[in-house]
Formats: sequence, structure tokens, C-alpha cells
Amino acid sequence: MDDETLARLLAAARAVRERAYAPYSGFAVGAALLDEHARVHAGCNVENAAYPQGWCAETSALAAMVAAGGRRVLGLVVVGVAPRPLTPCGGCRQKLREFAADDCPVWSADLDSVHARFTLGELLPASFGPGHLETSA
Ligand SMILES: O=c1ccn([C@H]2C[C@H](O)[C@@H](CO)O2)c(=O)[nH]1
Ligand SMILES: [Zn+2]
Repeated sequence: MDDETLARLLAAARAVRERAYAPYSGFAVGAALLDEHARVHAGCNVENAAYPQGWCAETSALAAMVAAGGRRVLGLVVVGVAPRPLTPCGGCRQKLREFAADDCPVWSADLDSVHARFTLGELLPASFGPGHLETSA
């Protein structure tokens, strides 16, 4: 991914983070991804008084992509302000796996800079994916 596209993702993730609904944790997160049509989709975390019913920014961004017709994630940025680089939770790694290859880049950033770059394969090694359901039986 070129620098300009990464900058677009960063701007989108930072902007949508401003709209996070996180009254319980106070931990606002924004995520933005690039799909196979070179479109950017963004989402924030949405918490709930019934705590387990809240969901993550990455899940929101994936849902926005699917609703817009996208089916492949070419890269994702997650933005949060934390003492160490923020990475997607386990559930979001699996959700991302549905639409992204092992070499899909995942950048971790805050409001000022990008702190880390991972691949999905690094975050979710030896993963279960759609290919496991391709049986001839
Ligand atoms: O990668 C992450 C990690 C956490 N959260 C959200 C979930 C919850 O609303 C809050 C605190 O965990 O941050 C995300 O959206 N993405
Ligand atoms: Zn998550």
C-alpha cells in the first residue's frame, strides 16, 4: 500500500474515532480499511449498558465494507490512545480473517503516529478460515 493510501486510512480512522460510543470504558477506537475497489470503510466501537453486547471498531468497519459491497480487505488501520500499540482483539482478528489474506497489513496508530505494522498472519497464526469448509464430502 502506498503512503497516500495509508494516510487516507489513518485520517478516516482518526475521524471516526471521534464518534466512538464508549461511555463505559472511556476507550475510543477507530478503524479504517481498504477494500478491493480501493474504497475506504471506517467504524468505531459501540458499547452497551449490557457490557458484552458492545462491539469493536474493527467489526464496525468490516460491517460497513460488507454493506457497501466490499468483500476483500487489503489493509486496516486501528487508532486508539494506549500505553502500548493497540491491536485488534481476538474476535476481530477472526472476523478480519474471513475477508483478508495472511499478508494483509494491520497498522496500529494513535493521534500522532503509526506505532506498529503487523500482518494478519502474525496476529492470527495457523488460523481457521473459509478454506477449511471446502470439503468434497
Ligand atoms: O482493537 C480494539 C480493542 C478494543 N476496542 C474497544 C472495545 C471496547 O469498547 C473498548 C475497551 O476494550 O475498546 C476496539 O474497538 N478495538
Ligand atoms: Zn475486537
